[in-house]
Amino acid sequence: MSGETKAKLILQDGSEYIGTSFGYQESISGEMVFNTAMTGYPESLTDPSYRGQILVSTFPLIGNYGVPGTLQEDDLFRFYESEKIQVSAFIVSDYTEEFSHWNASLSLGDWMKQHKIPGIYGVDTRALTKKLREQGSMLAKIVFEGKEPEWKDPNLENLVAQVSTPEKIVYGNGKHKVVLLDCGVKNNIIRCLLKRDTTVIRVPHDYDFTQEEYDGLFISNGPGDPKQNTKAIANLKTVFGQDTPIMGICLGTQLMALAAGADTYKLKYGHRSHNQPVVLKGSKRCFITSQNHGYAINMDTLPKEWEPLFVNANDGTCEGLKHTNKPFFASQFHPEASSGPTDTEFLFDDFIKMMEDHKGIS
Ligand SMILES: NC(=O)CC[C@H](N)C(=O)O
Repeated sequence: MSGETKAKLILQDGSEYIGTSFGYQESISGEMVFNTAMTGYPESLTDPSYRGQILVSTFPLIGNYGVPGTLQEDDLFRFYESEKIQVSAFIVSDYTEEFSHWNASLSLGDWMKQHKIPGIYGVDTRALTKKLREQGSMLAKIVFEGKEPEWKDPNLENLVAQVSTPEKIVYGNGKHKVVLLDCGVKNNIIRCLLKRDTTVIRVPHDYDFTQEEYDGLFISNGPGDPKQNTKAIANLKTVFGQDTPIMGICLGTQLMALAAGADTYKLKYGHRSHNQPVVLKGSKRCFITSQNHGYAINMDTLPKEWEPLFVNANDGTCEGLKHTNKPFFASQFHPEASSGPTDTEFLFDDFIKMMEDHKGIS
């Protein structure tokens, strides 16, 4: 094809690949991670937990169902997980500019150009993924002619501050008042709460919620190293002294673990897919879950009043936590899915039930 622009992908281990641009043309650096989901690129690309990361899709053909438009519902984009593309770049094996889907409004390439996000195709994504699985996550650069950026490790930055709401926003008018600590919340978490008769008060990541009155506290997902979030961890320590229900998802789970006194560590290459099996502790029930995380909780460091709630059936890592006698629990996976299987959405019902029980007894 004439008019094609090539770009170089350079990995931290010195290896180089040549791809063809289908997005915005700008040289960037970030942490390269892979996702094995077969669908859901609009949701993944707008998930704030991917902030600073160069995403590789192992599914070989991307772009064929285009990208949905900016329809709003409950003051949120109905088909996106946040208001913009959050990844630093997207790498795919084969890209198609031609698309067909009932709610598509533009091509993936045009959307990425609008949001100034580079994308390359024609790269052996299978080889890249095998390399990440063997050597672990690594930094990478996408370089367009002439301009080579510095290496950038996003995990050294406070990424949560970049994606959290700058001000308080209230959604809905339901009977359960939920304060949502926004560390980079996915829209579908808010939708899942609103569906269940809640008023959601979304507050910034460093907001002092310790003096607020609410029926339940929700700690969201978010990007980067959980240990960067010192204010949120300190505030959680304070509310652990009370017994108002708390639910966390992904980064929220890690923050609750850190506040409880446990430790987190970086996984070799993380869990990013739609088919992560998690077993409910004390049972043989296995749920298939949607995941996107690079860090994990060291279960051996949990204090005695906390226990694992789910464990990953592939690698035995911690997939959730619960307090032994207070209504505090969290999942490392995404019960709100979006994209991915919705089998664990009942965890939101459990949270509502905890709030009802708590109000009933207080
Ligand atoms: N989805 C998330 O909340 C991710 C949490 C954290 N940033 C991690 O990578 O482990």
